[in-house]
Amino acid sequence: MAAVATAALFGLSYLQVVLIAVLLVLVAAVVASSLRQNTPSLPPGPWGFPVVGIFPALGSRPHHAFSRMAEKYGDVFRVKFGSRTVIILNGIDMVKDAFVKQSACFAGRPALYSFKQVKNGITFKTYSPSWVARKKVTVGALKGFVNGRVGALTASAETMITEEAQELARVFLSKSGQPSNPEEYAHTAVANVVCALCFGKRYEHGDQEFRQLLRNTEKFRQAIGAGNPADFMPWLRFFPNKNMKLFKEAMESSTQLFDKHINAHLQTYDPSVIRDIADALIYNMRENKEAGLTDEFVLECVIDIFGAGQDTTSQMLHWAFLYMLVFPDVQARVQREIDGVVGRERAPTLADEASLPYTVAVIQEIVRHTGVVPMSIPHLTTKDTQLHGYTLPKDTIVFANLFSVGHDRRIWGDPSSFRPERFLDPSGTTLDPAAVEKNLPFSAGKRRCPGEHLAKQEMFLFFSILLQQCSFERVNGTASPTLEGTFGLVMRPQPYSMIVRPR
Ligand code: HEM
Repeated sequence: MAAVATAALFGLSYLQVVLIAVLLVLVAAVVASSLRQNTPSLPPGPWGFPVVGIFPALGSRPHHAFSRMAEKYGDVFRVKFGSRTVIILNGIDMVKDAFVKQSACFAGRPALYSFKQVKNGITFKTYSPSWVARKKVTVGALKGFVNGRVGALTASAETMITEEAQELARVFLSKSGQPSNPEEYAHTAVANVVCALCFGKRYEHGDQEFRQLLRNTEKFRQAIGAGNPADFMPWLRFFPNKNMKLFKEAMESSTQLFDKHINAHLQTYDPSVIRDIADALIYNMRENKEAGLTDEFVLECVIDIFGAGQDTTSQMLHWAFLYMLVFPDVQARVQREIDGVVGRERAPTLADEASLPYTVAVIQEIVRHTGVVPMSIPHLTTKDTQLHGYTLPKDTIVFANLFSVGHDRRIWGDPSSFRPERFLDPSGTTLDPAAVEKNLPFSAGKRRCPGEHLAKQEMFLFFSILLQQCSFERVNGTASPTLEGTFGLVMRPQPYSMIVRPR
């Protein structure tokens, strides 16, 4: 009554009073939120819009936007993703100070809405004694299988990758002289390597089950490739979400498919004959009884390895062809090096890697220049944590801008130039390990990618075997394709066509 009386006094209607009251509440909420954002213990950062936070300011290249913000606010700053405060780390020192020097404090994973939909062994699970056991078994199985150090192997990872690289060269050369988009071929070849490595199955290109797997990967990419807004704006979950529907369908379909193969492995497992990564996982899991893992873990872990290991490596290959089209001189120099060291009579092997420093430097430079997994996977602080004088409360989401590590002017001088020589010593004849250490494409600390060793073997064998046999050229009369990728969990080249010719 008092409000109505006051309103009458100022000549306002009842409706106007209500509107003013609502407006005041909104203003108070924004002020309170901005005061919270400026809590002295948190690092500085830009203002976010109410409700949506920083999203509208990020554009189509968030990794570039964050790198620019780092120039203004420093290597650690905070932003709002929807209603959540998120910390962004930039540059190698900041990422290592957090992920390596305080590894356990930054090893959590947020329980994001989309992560909860994924059946997985380690990637989306948060830090806990059970996660530590899972990661130990996974790393042991991957390293053991790739290095031939787990039981008696029936085939080596190197043989499986080499066969697939030879097959890809055959497919490319069968289309010699015709323009083609290499994405699907790279995707098929790498998916086949991962399936062969994980459960010993190689598919023919037209196989129905295999096409289904590839379709599922495409759905995953569409659904969470560039992030799912509903993860940070929970109210969006009440609206129909086509991407989440696709995502769940793909998850169910892949789980069914892998389940069949993993069950067969569990039934026929023999510790004296290790056929593939699934066997290596069973072996390691049973050796590490204290980890307390059940057979279900083998399926969860294979789903993880397939998901994490396929799109990353196949997009790297997809990028590699593109760089060879755009930089024909680099391509010619790689081919000269391979001809001089390996010749044309036999395929390059991992034993040749140390004698092919320029080839390895080119792969390193492609990985650096593309910033292949630009924002890593979100971490979570596991307790209140100090970083460079700031206090990050427990359960704060932290992203590492890995793109900024490979594009830090203070380290690389001219990061935008594509210059493989930066990975060679001054004589230009030996790989410079110190330069390699300055990039972190596989992240760092407890969450570091367990597939790094395998991914490097795949990239070296595919790249060197293909360049030994094929030349990659631009389609006559077309402009040089762009090196500007499409942002996502994994950076992807924009569609392009190339012509392959036999050498
Ligand atoms: C070029 C290839 C690859 C790149 C650039 C890459 C990069 C990464 C990055 C940046 C992360 C996130 C680390 C973090 O959270 O800080 C990651 C995680 C992971 N990667 Fe890779 N990866 C590649 C290939 C592979 C392969 C071949 C496999 C499996 C065989 C694999 C398995 C995994 C798994 C399981 C995780 C989750 C680790 C965890 O949560 O502890 N990756 N990878």
